[in-house]
Formats: sequence, C-alpha cells, structure tokens
Amino acid sequence: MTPDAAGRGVADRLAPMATLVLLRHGESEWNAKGLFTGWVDVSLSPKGEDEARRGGRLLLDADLRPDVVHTSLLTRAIQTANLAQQSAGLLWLPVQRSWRLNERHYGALQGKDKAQTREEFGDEQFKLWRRSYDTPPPPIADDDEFSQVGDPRYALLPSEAMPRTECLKDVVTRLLPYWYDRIVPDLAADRTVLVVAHGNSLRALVKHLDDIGDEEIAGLNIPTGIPLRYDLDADYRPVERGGRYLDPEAAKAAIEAVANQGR
Ligand SMILES: O=C(O)[C@@H](CO)OP(=O)(O)O
Repeated sequence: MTPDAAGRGVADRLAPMATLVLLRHGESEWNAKGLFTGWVDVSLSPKGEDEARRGGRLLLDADLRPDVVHTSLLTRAIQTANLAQQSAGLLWLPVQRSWRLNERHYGALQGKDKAQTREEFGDEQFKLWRRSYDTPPPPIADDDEFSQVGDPRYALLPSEAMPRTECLKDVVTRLLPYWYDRIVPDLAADRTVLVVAHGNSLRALVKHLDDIGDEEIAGLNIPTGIPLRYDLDADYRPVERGGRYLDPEAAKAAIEAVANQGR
C-alpha cells in the first residue's frame, strides 16, 4: 500500500473517522399551525416535545453516545436538545450554541400562513421561496412585529451581519465557518458530535456534506425529531451518501409531510 504525504495508507484514509448526528427540532407550535417561522422564536408543540424525547431514545437504542452537542440560538432547537439528552441520560454533555445554526431567515414571510401564501402567489413562486437555492423571500422591515432586530440574543451580531432575509445559499455561507471552525475540530478530536438545528440549516449542511447540486437540493426535506447518522471519512465526508436515519420508515413518511406543507 502506498502511503500518502501524511504517511496514511488508502485504507486508513477511507476508514470512518468520526460520527456526526444531525437532529432537526421536534414539531414547533408554528409548524403545527402551518406558518413560516425562520428566526421567530417559537416553542415546541406537545407533539414536538414527544418527538424530541423519542429522538433521544433512538440514540440510546442505536448505542450512539454523543460527546458534545451544538445547537442554534432558537428555543425549539435548545428544547429539543435538552429533551433528547434527558431521555438519553446525557443532560450533562457540553453544549455550544450559535446563530450560525439558526433556521434560514424567512424575511417578510415570517409569520405568514404557508397555504395562504401559496394561494396568493402561486405554486411556482411558493416553491422558489421555500426550496430554491438562491431566491430569497422579500426582506423583513426592521419594525415588523416578526423582525429580530433588537433581540438581545443577537447583541454581538453587528447590524450589517443580521439577516433580514436569506436563501439557502446565504445559509450555506454563514454556516460553513461554524462547520469548519467549531464542529470539525470536535470531530477531529474523535468526538461523536450531535448537531440539533433546523429544517433549512440542516439542508445547508447536508448539501455541503453530500455535495448536492444547486437544483437537486430543492428536493431534499428533513423530518422533525429523527436523528440522521453520518459516518465521516478522514476528509469529513460521508462514507455513505445521505447518511442513515435511525428510524428510516418514520423518516420517509415525515419527509413526505414536510414536502407537502402548504397544500
Ligand atoms: O418555517 C420555517 O422556518 C421552515 C421550517 O419549519 O419551513 P419550510 O419547511 O417551509 O422551509
């Protein structure tokens, strides 16, 4: 076997090096109502709390014990991490939070009913705003009741870095520094990493991991509350494209439901 510059053989480089588990928060109160949410800080619904606990049990059943947790700054992700960790007996784990894992900012659509928006603007525009890679919704006004300007949790974020709307491409841009600078070092230290985040911030991360094309990403939906396991090689790329949901059957049905929202 010919060693590479670092003295590793091909087999070493392809051997799984680290485990990453992605978990979308459980159903939120606004998921249940069919409203665009984005950065609006809503809580989990009772169903979402159950999903989060079940997510923790799925980790236990799969013998997956994360060493560290990363969440967004939004309550629904924080609650999900807490409930999942609690049901897995892991409330003591170190947790880091960052706005870079927040949901995509949904701009002026925040607080709007998905079905009504689809009726008003048509299927094509609705799909573009929801799932296209590079078409952001119109920006939200700073004095809108659903704007996050002035929210103390973003006090350290300079005004020009505070999104007023985002497309998925913008999310990839603000998320990748966190991936490279905060998550990869944990993986490099042989830690199993749990990332508890959101439908679209996880779509951005999965796009990067699986190297999904800008058109193809429109068809990817992430279900609430079902852990998705990725074993990564020495380049922090998935050994198996798409990873593995810990409950594949439930994931299939839930993915379908997310895709059909607003109908
Ligand atoms: O409203 C939102 O912020 C997201 C996730 O709940 O919705 P969608 O799946 O429509 O992008």
